[in-house]
Amino acid sequence: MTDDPIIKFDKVVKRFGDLTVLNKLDFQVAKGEKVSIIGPSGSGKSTVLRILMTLENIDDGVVTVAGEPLWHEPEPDGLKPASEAHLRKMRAQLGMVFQQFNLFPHMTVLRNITEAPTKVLGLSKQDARLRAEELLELVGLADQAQKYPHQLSGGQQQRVGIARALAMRPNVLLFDEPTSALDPELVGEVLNVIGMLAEEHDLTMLLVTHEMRFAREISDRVCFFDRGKIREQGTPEELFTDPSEDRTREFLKAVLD
Ligand SMILES: Nc1ncnc2c1ncn2[C@@H]1O[C@H](COP(=O)(O)OP(=O)(O)OP(=O)(O)O)[C@@H](O)[C@H]1O
Repeated sequence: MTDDPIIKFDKVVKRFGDLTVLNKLDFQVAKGEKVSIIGPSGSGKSTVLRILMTLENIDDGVVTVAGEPLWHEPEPDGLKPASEAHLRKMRAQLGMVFQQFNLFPHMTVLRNITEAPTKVLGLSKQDARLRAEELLELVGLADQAQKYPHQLSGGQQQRVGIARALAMRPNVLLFDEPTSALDPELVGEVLNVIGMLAEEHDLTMLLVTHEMRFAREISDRVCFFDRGKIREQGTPEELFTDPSEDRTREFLKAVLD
């Protein structure tokens, strides 16, 4: 881990109509850091990830990824809104694992993983296949390559979702409540895979989660979001055992009891 921020939100404002979801948010993630975002429903956690995936635009402020503005392009007298080509280039640095898996239902597991590397990165079919097979091995699904998503359990589908995101070799992996759509008995297998990635790989990881115990285990830093801002942040130890803000304490009491 280095101190260079790979992700930086600088006074970012995001509104939906009259609702201000991000309120001059300042937020940074260092290269290699594993950061969890926790907080009440509607506090803007998923919006942060959706902005990074270029699924939502911003209303004010600047987001940079690896030192380059995400939603803007520099021009001599300042920044102008980014072109589609710029967004595409920037988006390639990030991978996302969605709450609802979002696999292509009509494609096999293997094809779900090889599709973007061949179409977007221009990998040969053979190289994409080798990469997919390695990743399926990594997430414990080497024997499921020829199945279709509906033939898999939710936990297996989510592990394919993780393999698919990794196949693009992103610099940053984003997880949006990756276990919240799963039956309780399937949560563990997905958390195990994410935990293994956090421990054994130099990836930068940003995780929105309701799994407090997991956030505590895998994170270098935990951020408590409240009404579109970081109310408090620190190491898991600091935040979970000795929060300094009443609001954090109330939230943790409500979710941990
Ligand atoms: N496309 C949209 N149009 C209008 N409002 C939206 C849109 N997307 C999100 N919102 C609203 O913005 C607020 C923040 O949403 P966001 O999904 O970031 O919250 P969250 O902290 O991730 O919540 P949760 O834990 O429930 O997923 C919510 O009030 C939500 O209803």
